[in-house]
Amino acid sequence: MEKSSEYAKKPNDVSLQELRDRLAEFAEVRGWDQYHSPRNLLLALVGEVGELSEIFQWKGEVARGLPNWTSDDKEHLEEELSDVLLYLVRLADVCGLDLGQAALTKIVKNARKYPVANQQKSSTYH
Ligand SMILES: Nc1ccn([C@H]2C[C@H](O)[C@@H](COP(=O)(O)OP(=O)(O)OP(=O)(O)O)O2)c(=O)n1
Repeated sequence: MEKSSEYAKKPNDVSLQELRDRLAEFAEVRGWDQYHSPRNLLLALVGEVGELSEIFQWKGEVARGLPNWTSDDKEHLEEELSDVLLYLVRLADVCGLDLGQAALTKIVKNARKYPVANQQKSSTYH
């Protein structure tokens, strides 16, 4: 049984594994698992990235922390960011990948590709 209010109140140490399991359950109990193919999830993900982009569209540069945004605007942003995250986590899951481990590995690769010493000497920002 789903306990959305209980999950909504959990503290900020949510793991990718928990999201993965919650999404699997969400799809399973609705009979939607069959539709959660890698391609469908990728398209859904791209659609949500589009919705996320719409929030920033035509606003010009936005200050960090979103100081002038209303709470409704911020809530909308939270929702669209979450949709992107959730489809991404689900996509990785149905592909049989460990997204958290993959991301940690990628951070290590990034650090090797962009060493701190080079960053300080170089005027190029990637
Ligand atoms: N087949 C589906 C449909 C939805 N979801 C979940 C993942 C997303 O977090 C959210 C997406 O729901 P909607 O398609 O209703 O998209 P929005 O919430 O963005 O609504 P709208 O497009 O009306 O703004 O629901 C899912 O897992 N599988």
